[in-house]
Amino acid sequence: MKLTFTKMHGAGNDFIVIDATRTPVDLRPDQWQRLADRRFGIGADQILVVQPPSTEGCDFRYRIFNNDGGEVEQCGNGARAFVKFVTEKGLTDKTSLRVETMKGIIAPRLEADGSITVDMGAPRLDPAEVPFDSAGLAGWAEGEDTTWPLPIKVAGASKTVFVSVVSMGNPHAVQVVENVDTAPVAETGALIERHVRFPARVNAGFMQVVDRHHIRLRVYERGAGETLACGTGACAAVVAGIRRGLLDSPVRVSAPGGELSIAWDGGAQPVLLSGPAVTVFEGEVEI
Ligand SMILES: N[C@H](CCC[C@H](N)C(=O)O)C(=O)O
Repeated sequence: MKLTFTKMHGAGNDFIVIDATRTPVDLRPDQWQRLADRRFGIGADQILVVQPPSTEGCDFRYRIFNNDGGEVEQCGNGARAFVKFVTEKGLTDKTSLRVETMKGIIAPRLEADGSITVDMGAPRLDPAEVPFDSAGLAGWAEGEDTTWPLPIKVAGASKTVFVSVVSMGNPHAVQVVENVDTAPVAETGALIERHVRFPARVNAGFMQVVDRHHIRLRVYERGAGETLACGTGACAAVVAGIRRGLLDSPVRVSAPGGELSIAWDGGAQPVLLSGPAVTVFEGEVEI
């Protein structure tokens, strides 16, 4: 089967984007994984599949697959690439869209200056929604605030790691570190990703607070390893930082691949994510 695709990135988080609005594209997990493989395939952190909506009042649906072939709920950088893609392909003439993902509806907007802002919805802090198993955590009752640092023992790590647990539709465990450049992202990130308290695994964030309106962030992503930027990870880190009294909205997030901006007014207010989206090349591939 011949597949046309567009290669894109958002602050270095890279994507294969496929237009499935006219012809359905439904591959097996091993086929998605092959497409995303950096040697045997095109190479990408995630694959985004653009489909017609299945919910009244929505303009599109889009599916998200990590490069391990697994389908996931949300992708912040992907949402910006999605908007640029449907605009450039003439699939819409709207600048404000409502888009279904596996877990909720997001509202991306193409700004007059060409930048893209995405209403990522409100953060979810209830352990059951993450999902996060909080059983037996000393002094922390079920359903209490998961954004306060919770102790999780990662096998092999010499110390207990304290993470804030936030869902943006997809799960995040964020910790504060002195310096992201020296943080053990590869080693500890891999351990947290598969920690037993996260039955659906988790994205592991490492946040350095520069000042109350600026953080540096590295994310070891579930199903993809460390990426150059993680949009939902930036949202989760800012939510955790604001709730812990470390940050004030808006917050500039400096990721290894570029800059993102996050705004959140707290509570059930939506988290707004702004940042770049770039088209790199078009291609076609046999799968
Ligand atoms: N690895 C994530 C999905 C991609 C999120 C990230 N690329 C973003 O920009 O939000 C997960 O398994 O939940």
